[in-house]
Amino acid sequence: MQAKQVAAYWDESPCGMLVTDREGWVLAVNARIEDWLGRADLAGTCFADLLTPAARAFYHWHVALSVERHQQGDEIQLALATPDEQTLPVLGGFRTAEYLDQACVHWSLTPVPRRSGLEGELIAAREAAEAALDEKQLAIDELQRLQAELEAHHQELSRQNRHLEAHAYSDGLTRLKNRRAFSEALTERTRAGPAAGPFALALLDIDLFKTINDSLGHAAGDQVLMELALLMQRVFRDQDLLFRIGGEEFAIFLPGASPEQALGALERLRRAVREHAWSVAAVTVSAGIANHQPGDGSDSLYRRADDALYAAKHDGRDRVLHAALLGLEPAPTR
Ligand SMILES: Nc1nc2c(ncn2[C@@H]2O[C@H](COP(=O)(O)OP(=O)(O)OP(=O)(O)O)[C@@H](O)[C@H]2O)c(=O)[nH]1
Repeated sequence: MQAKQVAAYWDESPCGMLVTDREGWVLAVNARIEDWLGRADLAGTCFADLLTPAARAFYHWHVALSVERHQQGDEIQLALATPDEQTLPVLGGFRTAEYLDQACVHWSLTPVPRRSGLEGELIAAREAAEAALDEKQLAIDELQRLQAELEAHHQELSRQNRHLEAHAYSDGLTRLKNRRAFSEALTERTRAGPAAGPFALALLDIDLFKTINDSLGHAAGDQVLMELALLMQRVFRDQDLLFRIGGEEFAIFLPGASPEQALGALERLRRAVREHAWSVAAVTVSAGIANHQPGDGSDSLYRRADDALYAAKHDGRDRVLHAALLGLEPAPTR
């Protein structure tokens, strides 16, 4: 190989090559190292001065000793300090040799950017994965918050619906069920037919209520209505359903009640009304009762109860009459 070819090989080598004396003073470097370090005046400098501070300490404490004791060394991890204050990690190897009668050390330095690059990529990938996890967790938290909000809205809506529904079926003055609730319950109950068991319908009306209104005023009349509702709630059983179906008109469903039992219950109320210590004026009530018959629709059942009420009024008020006693339905068998 010609000297020129050797020189070309020396400069074009992908490795950084340099020659130092035994003390570490640089005798020659190839173009690769000049490129990395951005300077061409390296001959005469100390090899250790080309390294990063950490690599320099490692060189002094370990590598220089190894050079002193051994003829060769490999896989030495060093790092060159490049002019842009970056670090160029290299893997170094050395051979000691004679050069122009001088003991020299031949160094080859191979950059290991791929490794640090890979580490960087791994770190970046890990950070990206962690960020994605954080984002996912945030999205899950947000989803859970929205779900809780939706659930709260749903519950509030259900509460408002229940309230509205209760309102739609309730009489504002007495808090009894209203006429709408009565119509629906009557239709439903008569549709169920005799299979649902016996039941009685009573219609109740305050006697001469107009005179209370006229003489004591509408507020006094309202007071009577409220007191009567409370009295009804005390007298009837829990399973009996109480409705205010008009101004001073009430209806009572008595499930499971025979004509005698229904009559007995309404008589108890009539007496309670007479005996009650009314806050505004003494009051009496009249009532008509009908018991559900096979084939009864809501109209026919209502009509018989209403006829019985009319008869009770006509009979002098403050009384309870059953449709059976008027011959409007079969007399109960004992
Ligand atoms: N205070 C009050 N009065 C009402 C209400 N609704 C209806 N009324 C009154 O109830 C009275 C009903 O009178 P009438 O239908 O003549 O019946 P009555 O005076 O009870 O006579 P009889 O039923 O025949 O015993 C009227 O004066 C209505 O104005 C209400 O919500 N409050």
